Amino acid sequence: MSADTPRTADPAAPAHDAVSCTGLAYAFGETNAVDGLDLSVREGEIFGLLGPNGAGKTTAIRCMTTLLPVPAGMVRVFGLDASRERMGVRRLLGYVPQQLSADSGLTGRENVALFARVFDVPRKERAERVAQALAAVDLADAADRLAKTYSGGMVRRLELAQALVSAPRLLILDEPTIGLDPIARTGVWEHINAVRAATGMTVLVTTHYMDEADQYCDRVALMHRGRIRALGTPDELREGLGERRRAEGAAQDTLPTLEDVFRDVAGSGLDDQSGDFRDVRSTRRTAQRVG
Ligand SMILES: Nc1ncnc2c1ncn2[C@@H]1O[C@H](COP(=O)(O)OP(=O)(O)OP(=O)(O)O)[C@@H](O)[C@H]1O
Repeated sequence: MSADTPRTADPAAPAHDAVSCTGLAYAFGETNAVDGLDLSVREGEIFGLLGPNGAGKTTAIRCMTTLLPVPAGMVRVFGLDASRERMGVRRLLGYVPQQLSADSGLTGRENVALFARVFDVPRKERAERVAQALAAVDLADAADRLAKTYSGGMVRRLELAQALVSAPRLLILDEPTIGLDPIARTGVWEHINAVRAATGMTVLVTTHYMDEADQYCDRVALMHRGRIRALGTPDELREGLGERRRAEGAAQDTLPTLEDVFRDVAGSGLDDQSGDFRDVRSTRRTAQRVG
């Protein structure tokens, strides 16, 4: 197509990306936590934002959720400007932060009901929507137990139910499986997947776990020192590195992993102040019971 050929809009294409960041920058004093981030999350996909400690993932997400201002660049959520239309953006999304957000002294049902009230779920629909959200994460049988009796995996699923009760178009999860054992991690992902399949909701998730991203995300972005260093489907990224290595004549018995891809794009910088993928210094301890 020549530069002059008029483009016809694809009627099947969504009008807006779920999230679009252009030149997003955010600094804490001298620290450029996010440093010119360009990123688009397409409607309906599970998108993984990966990176080591301190890469800037949480800061970027907090700008997208309007919890932090957007001092430089632009953030749009389904076309709404996160700086100017904060309430509109908030209504479109469910957010599960890294920090525990469930109240240990309330039952699972009461915790979800609280979110239903805060997010203005109509009073008449509330009981049913709360029950649906709990059932979607397999907590119907435990709904009337205090959250402090839940295991770490159950707490994480409860937080997922809290975020789902308002039927968000975009679900943002900040390290949803950190601190969980492998079985609980799989459980959280299976519930995310099932809800996405049932609702078509877009999911943006941050994680240190490259294996999870490889298995569950449609596309991933590798973030390092405030910027995106690589972007694509997990297969594209792994095959791209494999091809490059073959072209360079490097011997390889197996296809590179996503971790190999990240080491390749971020280089030795990964091993200094940024920490390693699994160097989880986060104070959050989901594996422990709340309370
Ligand atoms: N409230 C704050 N005050 C000062 N510096 C901060 C603050 N929050 C984050 N930073 C710094 O900003 C940079 C990016 O941090 P951020 O938490 O966004 O990274 P991250 O990729 O989410 O890391 P993690 O995986 O450990 O959660 C880091 O250098 C961090 O030390």
